[in-house]
Amino acid sequence: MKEYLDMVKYVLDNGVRKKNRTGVDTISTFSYFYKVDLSKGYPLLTTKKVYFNSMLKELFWYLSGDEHIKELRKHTKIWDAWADEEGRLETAYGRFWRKYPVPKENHFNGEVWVDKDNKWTTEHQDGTLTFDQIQYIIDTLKEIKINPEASNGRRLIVSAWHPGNATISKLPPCHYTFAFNVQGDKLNCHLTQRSGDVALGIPFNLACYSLLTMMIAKECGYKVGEFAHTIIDCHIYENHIEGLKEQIKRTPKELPEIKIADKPFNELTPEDIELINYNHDPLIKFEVAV
Ligand SMILES: Nc1nc(=O)c2c([nH]1)NC[C@@H]1CN(c3ccc(C(=O)N[C@@H](CCC(=O)O)C(=O)O)cc3)CN21
Ligand SMILES: O=c1ccn([C@H]2C[C@H](O)[C@@H](COP(=O)(O)O)O2)c(=O)[nH]1
Repeated sequence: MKEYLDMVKYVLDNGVRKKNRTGVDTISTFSYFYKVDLSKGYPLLTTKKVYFNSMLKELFWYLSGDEHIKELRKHTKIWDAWADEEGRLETAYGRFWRKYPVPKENHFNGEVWVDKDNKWTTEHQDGTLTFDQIQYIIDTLKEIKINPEASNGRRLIVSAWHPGNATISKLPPCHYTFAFNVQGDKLNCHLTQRSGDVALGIPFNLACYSLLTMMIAKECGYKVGEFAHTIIDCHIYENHIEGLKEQIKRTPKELPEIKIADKPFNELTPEDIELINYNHDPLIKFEVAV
């Protein structure tokens, strides 16, 4: 994928050395943007082997809404370093995608808030009220297909950021908000990421949200459009520089395809997603900075 290799080259050429909490310095740039046309194939990098299956299980973990990795860690170790022995971790992507906390009382005068009777809220046994942002996106995309004047047509936002959680979490969400956008019969998605590890995180994030866009497009009756990605602190860890210099010498191969089983979105499982014709160069090993 040329767009990824261009990003690697840009950060290698322009990155400025910076310290961070991990103890492994990065070369870092501010606000990198690229987009890819999903109708040209599934953007899984071909210039190294990407563990599609780990990424797939990660996406279904997000969609499950689980705040722990008890199921995910049976399939991949990629999140183990941030969880305790019981599989609990403070990073709350899926938890907020599917169960964003809604205050039930003590609203300021004149504010509007959803209540337990709203279509996308759930009142849990302990009385907690939460909002399902993914179902909101799906239902709204279906609605604007029938009625393009529906009021939420340009309000298709999912947020994984809650300051009351993120500012004290051990690892607050990196990809913290995404937006869908319809142009004609095509569905586009824009992801904003506050911090992006070019060698390890970004290939997964790109593959994950591209697949999610394809799944939602199919569910809601759209063609796939573009995936766009803004990375605010876009960085390369110093121990990844050599591997990435090797990777940019490689020539991208034709992109693979994705086949999604004919099932309702909420019934899909990882087994319903098929990766076809994935031809790739050999794995490049990168160590993750914890
Ligand atoms: N420094 C850092 N970079 C990240 O990308 C990252 C974090 N921390 N912390 C939280 C999550 C965890 N993510 C990770 C963690 C590890 C791999 C990784 O080791 N990937 C290898 C092997 C994948 C596998 O074994 O399935 C790779 O080659 O992609 C990828 C993403 C993305 N995130
Ligand atoms: O999905 C992800 C999750 C994490 N990352 C990277 C970005 C950073 O290198 C680290 C997080 O460290 P912070 O100090 O919290 O920024 O993980 C990613 O690229 N993609």
